[in-house]
Amino acid sequence: MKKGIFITAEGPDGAGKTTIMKLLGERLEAEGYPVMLTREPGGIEIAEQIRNVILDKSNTKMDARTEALLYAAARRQHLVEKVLPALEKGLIVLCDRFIDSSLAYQGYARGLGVAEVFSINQFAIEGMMPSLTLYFDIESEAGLERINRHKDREVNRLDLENLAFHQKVREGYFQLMKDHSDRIFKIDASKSIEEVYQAAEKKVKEMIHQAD
Ligand SMILES: Nc1ncnc2c1ncn2[C@@H]1O[C@H](COP(=O)(O)OP(=O)(O)OP(=O)(O)O)[C@@H](O)[C@H]1O
Ligand SMILES: Cc1cn([C@H]2C[C@H](O)[C@@H](COP(=O)(O)O)O2)c(=O)[nH]c1=O
Repeated sequence: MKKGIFITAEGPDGAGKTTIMKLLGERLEAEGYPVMLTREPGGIEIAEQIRNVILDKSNTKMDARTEALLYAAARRQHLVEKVLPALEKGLIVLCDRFIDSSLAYQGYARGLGVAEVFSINQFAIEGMMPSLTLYFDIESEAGLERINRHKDREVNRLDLENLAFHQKVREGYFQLMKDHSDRIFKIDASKSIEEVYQAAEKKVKEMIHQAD
């Protein structure tokens, strides 16, 4: 049986990943593509419970390694319970964040080390990397401004980190793009939603037809 395609979205907070992945899910499905949209941390009950612990604003004592391990644990459960079965069924899995978030946020910005964080994640994912990663790039100030403009969105523990932390996250993604230029595709997320969407759709369709 033909296997599915694993595509992830990455980027700093407020880049617009969720908006664009949702649109991709809706529009590709309307065109008849077999898609499944999901997110990290979360996407299934156990991982959503872990998400609540990680992102709870009152958990100010959380150690950086504990944080990294919790993201990896949520990732493992989500992968085996939802992503792998969908890929087995031949679906195009669109996942809002995956391992690169841990590498950029915990490995680079928190200073745990990209190689160290990759290593604990390797235990969780057993080599299951995405075929394509869309990296939505935006200046940290602009991303945070978008989030703050929409007060109905949850403000989580990571959102409350200072600007310097968010700038380091972006630097981390730049490093990852250099090291994985074959997999990570950069999109200018400062443009309008429709322009960003068109760039993402073009790349995703190229990947789908390459896999045909
Ligand atoms: N291209 C865009 N131009 C202007 N506003 C945008 C654009 N894309 C998304 N937004 C708005 O910015 C806010 C953040 O978008 P979204 O939740 O999709 O970002 P995100 O990258 O998923 O953020 P996070 O990682 O913090 O959850 C939303 O209110 C959304 O409507
Ligand atoms: C998967 C993952 C996520 N994070 C951070 C990134 C965001 O600040 C939050 C998740 O919130 P979102 O609204 O769903 O984007 O968690 C992280 O630090 N490490 C990770 O592995």
